[in-house]
Amino acid sequence: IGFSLEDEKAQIDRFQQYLRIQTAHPNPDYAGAVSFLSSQARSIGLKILTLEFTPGKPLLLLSWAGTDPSLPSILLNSHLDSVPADSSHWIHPPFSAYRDSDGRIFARGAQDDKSIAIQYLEALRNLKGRGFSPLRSIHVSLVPDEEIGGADGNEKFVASQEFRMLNVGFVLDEGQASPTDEFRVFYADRLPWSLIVNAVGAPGHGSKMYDGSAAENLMECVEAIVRFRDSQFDLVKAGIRAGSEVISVNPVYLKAGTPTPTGFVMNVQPSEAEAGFDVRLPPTESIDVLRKRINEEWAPISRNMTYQLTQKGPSRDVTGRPLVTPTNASNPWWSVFKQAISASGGKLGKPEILSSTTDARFMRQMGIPTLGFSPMANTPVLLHDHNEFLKDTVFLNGIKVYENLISALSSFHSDVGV
Ligand code: MET
Ligand SMILES: [Zn+2]
Ligand SMILES: [Zn+2]
Repeated sequence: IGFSLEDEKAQIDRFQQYLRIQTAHPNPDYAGAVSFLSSQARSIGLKILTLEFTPGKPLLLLSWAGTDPSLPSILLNSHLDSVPADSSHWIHPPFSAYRDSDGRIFARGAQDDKSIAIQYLEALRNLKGRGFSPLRSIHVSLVPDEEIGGADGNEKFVASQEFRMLNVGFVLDEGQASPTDEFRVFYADRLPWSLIVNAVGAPGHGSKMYDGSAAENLMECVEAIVRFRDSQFDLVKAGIRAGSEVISVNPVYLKAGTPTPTGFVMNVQPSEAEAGFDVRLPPTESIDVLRKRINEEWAPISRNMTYQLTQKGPSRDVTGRPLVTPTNASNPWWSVFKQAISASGGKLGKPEILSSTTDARFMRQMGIPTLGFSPMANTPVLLHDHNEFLKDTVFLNGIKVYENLISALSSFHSDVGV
């Protein structure tokens, strides 16, 4: 069933309204987002529950009861928050949701991931309007703080009694855009760690040559990390591994020296220096390999170096297995998913590991099969980038894709007890 032009205009309009809410860190307007989405849910006829595991950080849970609520349910997840956007680098203001003559809608969150929230809701609206009746209950979770690690958001949600009561059998969460005409689907995320290295050393006159300054120690660390980074990146460049199948260690800040009102003191060698690195690990890789390297090579105690290596979130599920959702016959949801994509006329690429990290890892931690998927084919990958946009036609097609997915998943009769 096609949309009328009226319908399409209204759907795009609601997407733009949501995009105009200032959801960027460090002060996302959660109240505004929850209020807008609640009013949408009310107009669709979904049950609305607002949970607040952390004060000021609401989580919106929308539900449509199935005809057999004893069956495991379907959960559609999207995060409310966005990363910041520096408007000086944007051709249209990042919270304007400006639609240009090519139909491109520019906004922070257009791809990551405010599009899927509205697509879920519009798909549910259309299914309701058509008299569809789900066998399994369908839930939509709109969660805070994904972009800062999810500790006060999805991590608390999956640990809650409210979550357990949902009896979730399968989850869809965000994925990434695809530059080709094949949709991308993700069965795992890389695991996020952060590494902070601290170097100390004797201070000295800026002109003095001596061994063991803090900056020298830190530079040696950085050089060793660059070599490791190159070894990983070479595997990608040679086509041996996908970018998400290697360990990435990328510098995100460097800190040393004595600031002055106009710059830095230029003739004193500092006695302390620090560097921060974003580390991402494929889900089956162990951090121990890296820890050994840091101890021996990157930040050896023999050079008075110290470090903090911290993880955001889990690395294993409740049974001790890696956070990976099977994409084979052992996972009956996988074939339902695949068939629904082809029924909607879409092509699907080979399942991938997501190079970044999402809240999906918390659902996988609970042992729930979870796929990362955002229906954005023929679209450049612009998450966290300047001038993030989504084309109106791609957005509208995504609604159709979710109608197929949601109706297939929620109607799934299983004989294997899932
Ligand atoms: C560090 S947890 C994940 C935050 C964000 N989604 C990212 O991939 O960077
Ligand atoms: Zn995201
Ligand atoms: Zn993001």
